Amino acid sequence: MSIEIQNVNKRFGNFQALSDVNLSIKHGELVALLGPSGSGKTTLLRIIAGLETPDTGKVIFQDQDLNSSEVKNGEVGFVFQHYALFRHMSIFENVAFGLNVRSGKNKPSKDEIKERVLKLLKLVQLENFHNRYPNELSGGQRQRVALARALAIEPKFLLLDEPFGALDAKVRKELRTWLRRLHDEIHITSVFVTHDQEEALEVSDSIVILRSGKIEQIGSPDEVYNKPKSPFVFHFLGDVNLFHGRVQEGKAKIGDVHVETPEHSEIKDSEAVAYVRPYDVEILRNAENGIPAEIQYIHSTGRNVRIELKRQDTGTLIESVLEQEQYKELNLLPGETVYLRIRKAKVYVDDFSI
Ligand SMILES: Nc1ncnc2c1ncn2[C@@H]1O[C@H](COP(=O)(O)OP(=O)(O)OP(=O)(O)O)[C@@H](O)[C@H]1O
Repeated sequence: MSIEIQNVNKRFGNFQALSDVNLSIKHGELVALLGPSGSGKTTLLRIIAGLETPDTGKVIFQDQDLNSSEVKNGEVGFVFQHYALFRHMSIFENVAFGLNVRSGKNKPSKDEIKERVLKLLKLVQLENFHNRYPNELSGGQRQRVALARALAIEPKFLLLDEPFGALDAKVRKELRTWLRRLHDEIHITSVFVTHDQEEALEVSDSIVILRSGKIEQIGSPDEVYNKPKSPFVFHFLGDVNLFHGRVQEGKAKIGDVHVETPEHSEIKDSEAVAYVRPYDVEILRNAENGIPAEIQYIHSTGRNVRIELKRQDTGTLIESVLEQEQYKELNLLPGETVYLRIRKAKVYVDDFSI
């Protein structure tokens, strides 16, 4: 099922929670709604679900308006942050719930229900747990049951609100990979809310970045990460250093450091800010065309080493990430003066506020 969101606006009292949201979700796509707290992600998800009505605009499913009563008929599978399984029901009964409560000819036979539930439990790799109760499972396993339960009603689309939010980092990571694989297998149109950039980048086909109720950018993980449309997106998708300077005819000049910015070749001379990821800040021992900086702290984070530096010209703090090998070669120590170069930057000329 494809979902078309057209000119959706939503206010709560005086507060504009969503402004003119337009979004097309293709059939079978896995879409992440990503944004800081309060940016409107859950409101948008609830509008898609029919749990909230937009003030203006509409949501069209496969060319037909879907109202909330149709949602109740089981078009949508939900998974929330807290798995909310029924504690007094076994895992089997939990997954079967949505089918057991059906009535008349909509209710599958006992054997059909059994077959479908066991198939789903196999899909979420919990086939041997059907007799257990929720309190006998780990958080990650419970969340997988919640997903199986949502899928049991064969929804046309799946909505997930921070599905892994309540879990610890390691389990979150495992479930992410697992959700991606599951989606590749069943290809159900899915929308999930997250404020975790890594989760969105790793799992989804397409990311919608929301900021104060407006869509800031829509694109594949690769597009939003490598071609962020605004400083906000750049900042939101990872650690970043800001270097203030000027752009002159396709070159950003930051002190003695020059970075090519062909996209700004028509600009004669303007103030600009270069956004640079920590692993694109190069550290050199020699001074030639580098920005002098003093090493403040060195933290090893396993595979990488994070170096905090202070620019000597402006006093700004800069973060660089090196691979262990590079770090060993450079033989760096806190208190030393080194020189910074920018390997790659995204340069913004006009609106560089975040
Ligand atoms: N029922 C409501 N009544 C009043 N204000 C609301 C209501 N629901 C949401 N809001 C407000 O709308 C804004 C957007 O809320 P929403 O839950 O969509 O944000 P979010 O991006 O999902 O945030 P979070 O990541 O914190 O869950 C928030 O400022 C919130 O306080």
